[in-house]
Amino acid sequence: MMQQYLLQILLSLVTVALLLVAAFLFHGKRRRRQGEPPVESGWIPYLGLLLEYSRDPLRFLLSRQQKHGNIFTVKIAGKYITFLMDPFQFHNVIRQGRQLDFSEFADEMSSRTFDYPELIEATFPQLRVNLHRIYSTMQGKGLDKLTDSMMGNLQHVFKLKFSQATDWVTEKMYQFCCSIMFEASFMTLYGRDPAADGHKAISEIRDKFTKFDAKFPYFVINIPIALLGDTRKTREELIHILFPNNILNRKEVSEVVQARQNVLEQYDLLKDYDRGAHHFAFMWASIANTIPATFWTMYYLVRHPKALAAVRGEIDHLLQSTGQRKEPGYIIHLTREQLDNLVYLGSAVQESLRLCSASMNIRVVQEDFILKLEGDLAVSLRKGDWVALYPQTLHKDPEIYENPEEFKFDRFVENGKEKTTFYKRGKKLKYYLMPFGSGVSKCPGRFFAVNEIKQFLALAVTYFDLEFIEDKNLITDNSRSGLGILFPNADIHFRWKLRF
Ligand code: HEM
Repeated sequence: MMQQYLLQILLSLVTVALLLVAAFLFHGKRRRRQGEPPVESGWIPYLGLLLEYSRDPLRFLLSRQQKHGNIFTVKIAGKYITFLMDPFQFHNVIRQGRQLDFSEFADEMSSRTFDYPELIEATFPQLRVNLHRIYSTMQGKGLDKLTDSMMGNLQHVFKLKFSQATDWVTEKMYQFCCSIMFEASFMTLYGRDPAADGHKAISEIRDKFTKFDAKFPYFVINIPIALLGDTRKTREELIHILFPNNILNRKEVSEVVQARQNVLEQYDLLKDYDRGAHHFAFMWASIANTIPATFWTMYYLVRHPKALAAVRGEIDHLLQSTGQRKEPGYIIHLTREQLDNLVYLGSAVQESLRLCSASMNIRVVQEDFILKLEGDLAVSLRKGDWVALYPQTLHKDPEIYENPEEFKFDRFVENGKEKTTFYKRGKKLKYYLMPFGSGVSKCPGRFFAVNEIKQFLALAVTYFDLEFIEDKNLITDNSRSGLGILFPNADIHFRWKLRF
């Protein structure tokens, strides 16, 4: 009797559990409404198609495009994301301001990742706008100053490296790029601490930064920081380094960082910790993508001797024609215009960005509405969903770029100038290369970023003979897909020797 009673209770519990799972799954799947794109929710509650997507986002999206056409919605990590795959439709999303918002998504993710209070307008009136206004200091004359300062800092760091080298020196290439670019970029933006041994202090900051950055993708998919080991401690240490008082004590701080400091000072509700966290967010944006982008350009150039020779020839010619010498102790000066005119180097940078950038352009739908598209097409979008462009689908499209997996250093050169005309279906494309995002969310540091990478390479190929000492074909590690420049799946040994 007792056994029968227990069995009945057990059966009821199982039935309730099954009903709950069924309700959860049913609730987790949504029905397509009229006018909406085809939708796939996957079968795993909350995660949806996350696992399949993150294994290889490009392949995943292309397979969905084959199945559903150029517009479809998929559920990934709790979000319904509508992807637009036809580049001729991109501008409909990029120019659509009011109903497709960027700041909501970016502010939420950024404040959670870097630990500052959300930019709520009622609490911090005009803060977002004021911070954005400052970005103009990274263009025009401000860009000239940044570029000049970077050139000096790069040479300072390179010379520290080669002052004692008399023969071939073997290093790992990613580490090499990371240490030089981090130190020179950090000094350019945040100046120097007159009371510290700059090189040692910046190396310590770099190590903390690298540790934090390794966990960055977890923030994006909303993994609580408590589950990320000692990331909270590392983040706090980085934020403390950038406390307003610490920045105040530094010399030769850039205009853009000083202007941020001044804006943040105006908001009494921000604590020093919050201000440090805002500085940290900017510091991350200014360095995190530049390092892997520099690495990839160097990697491809050293892999392709013809490309290296063309780029070196172009730089040697410029140095010669401007009466500059290639010898230890000589300070090389390249103006912004001269950097712009290095077309082969510029093309090699663009080609590397094409191959290794996988930034996703995201907008959040503000209300149910119908997005009008080219050719009488239209699609209904739902409030709260995301709309995404995934430029890698452009960058790897064989119709736009012949043999898209191949590095062709002069792909972006035509008649001795930068090539800007690329076609699909016989029609000229407005968007063909998008490593820096689009429209309102376009990277404000893009001109400086390209200059920095060019400067690094101009100096590296001028100073050094470079060669790999292991035969390894690196590929991109996809764990950062959607977030910017992809890392290599491994580091690689190379060696360098002074050319003079
Ligand atoms: C190769 C290097 C770089 C790449 C590929 C890159 C890419 C991007 C992308 C794709 C975005 C938009 C993010 C989004 O849509 O969510 C962005 C934003 C941003 N980038 Fe860059 N970036 C680079 C270098 C830099 C540098 C050197 C700086 C500053 C010195 C910088 C400062 C910023 C800032 C402040 C934002 C946020 C803008 C906002 O407030 O909306 N970036 N970057």
